[in-house]
Amino acid sequence: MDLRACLDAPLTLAPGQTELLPSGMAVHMADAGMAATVLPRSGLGHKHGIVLGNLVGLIDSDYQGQILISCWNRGIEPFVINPGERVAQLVFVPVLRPRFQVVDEFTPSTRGEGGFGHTGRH
Ligand SMILES: O=c1ccn([C@H]2C[C@H](O)[C@@H](COP(=O)(O)OP(=O)(O)OP(=O)(O)O)O2)c(=O)[nH]1
Repeated sequence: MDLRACLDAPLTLAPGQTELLPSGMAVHMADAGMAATVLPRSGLGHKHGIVLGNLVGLIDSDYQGQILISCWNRGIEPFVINPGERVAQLVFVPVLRPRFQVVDEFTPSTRGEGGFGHTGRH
């Protein structure tokens, strides 16, 4: 779902500037097994350097306020955001709530503790 900049007038983001933009939208999921993520738009990020100041936003299921979009101009040119412009996207995701158990050791797996390139190029 698109998130649009709910602005009265165009807003210029200088290089390096971050602004919290109103989306004009609120949702109440009322389901603890769900959340939403605010993600950047690929074109804005790749071509114009407009990404999210928090990289990814998490909208909690019990949040009832307006969804805000942290817009960061990481580029080298000023960028004008127009009222109603699509600046980010909202994606709903399931949330798993595992129950944890403290153990002395894990059941061995093939990978074990190997990570960070353990199975790839050396
Ligand atoms: O891009 C975002 C990220 C968060 N929020 C809202 C919804 C979310 O449920 C709330 C809190 O977000 P988060 O838990 O990530 O923030 P925090 O910095 O940990 O603050 P808090 O103490 O309010 O949880 O802020 C937004 O509107 N946009």
